[in-house]
Amino acid sequence: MFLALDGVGLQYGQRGAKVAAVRGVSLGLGRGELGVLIGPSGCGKTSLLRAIAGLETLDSGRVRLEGELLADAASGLQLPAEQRRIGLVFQDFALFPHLTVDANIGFGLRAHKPAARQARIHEMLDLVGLEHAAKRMPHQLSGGQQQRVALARALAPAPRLLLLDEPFSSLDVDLRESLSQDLRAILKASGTTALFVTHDQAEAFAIGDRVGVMQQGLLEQWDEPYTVYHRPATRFVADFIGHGVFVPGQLEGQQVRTPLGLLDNAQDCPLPGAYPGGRCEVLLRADDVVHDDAAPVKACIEHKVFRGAEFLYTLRLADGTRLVAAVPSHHDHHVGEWIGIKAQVDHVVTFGTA
Ligand SMILES: Nc1ncnc2c1ncn2[C@@H]1O[C@H](COP(=O)(O)OP(=O)(O)OP(=O)(O)O)[C@@H](O)[C@H]1O
Repeated sequence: MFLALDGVGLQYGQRGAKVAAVRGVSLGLGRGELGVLIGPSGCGKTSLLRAIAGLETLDSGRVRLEGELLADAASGLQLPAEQRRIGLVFQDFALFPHLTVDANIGFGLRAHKPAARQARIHEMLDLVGLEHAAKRMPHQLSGGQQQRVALARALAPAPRLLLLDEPFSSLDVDLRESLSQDLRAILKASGTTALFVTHDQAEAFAIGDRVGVMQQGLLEQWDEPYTVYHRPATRFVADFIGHGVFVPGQLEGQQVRTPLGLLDNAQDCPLPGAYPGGRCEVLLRADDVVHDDAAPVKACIEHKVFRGAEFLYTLRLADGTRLVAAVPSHHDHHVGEWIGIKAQVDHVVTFGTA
């Protein structure tokens, strides 16, 4: 693996005690791959990036880049940050306010000869689509343009790895969405290997070749986005990603009995013997529950949220089971109404009862 973390642990000293911020994290990223870490506030995402960058010392484990050992807790090896050739883009991207865009981008290239430096600056301006803004000052740029300059500045010295910590968090939602697609295109075009931290699931799925979900310092899953969504490895990941609920289930061979009837496609679930009496909990995401007037199962709408293309309905079955359903917004039913629903689940996900 191009980037390989093996059992990385990191602790902070707090009032004499040690508090673990990262616990035994192992992950791999291939050359040119984009990894994204997501998880609730305080789960250790930033700490993990800082450990890779060399800004924190490991308490356990090893970090390797291109086979080179950057840090090893056992031997005490800690390559200084400036020798790792790792680029950083942080939330407060802080361009130098008194320097033009091209001077900002060229800042890390002072060791280059002038002609090579100019050529690289132009290459980077072209990459981020800002050739026309080379002589502008940062305050003359929009937030999104400033963030592109920050990206160009970080990429200019050709880092082996780029670490990005919530770079879009100060931008509005529409801009974030278009920038995350641009970011992926720019990083892919330049063949950059990068690890990106975000709170935003849509951003994680739009950018990542691999997505990691962290909780309380642990990496709960590290997989392709499709797998993280459809085959969550733990109950936490299932709960954290997407909108869903757990309903009681009973495994019967390759089927699971649920309050919405028998579900097929349970062949990837643990065998019924994995749960006492086959009793389990089944993840039903909002997109697994489909509105169908002809369906025999009826549910009462308790709450609804308009999301443009769809409504997110919170539903209650006659037996009290609660569900969520994403329903196309031309089906505008009112709260208190009973509607027909059925389950349409491609990948059945079950866990033991909590
Ligand atoms: N310098 C520090 N000293 C002591 N504790 C710290 C320090 N930095 C972070 N922590 C603690 O370590 C844990 C992980 O913090 P970290 O910033 O890595 O989380 P995060 O997932 O990036 O959070 P957020 O999404 O809110 O930025 C938290 O409990 C935090 O309070």
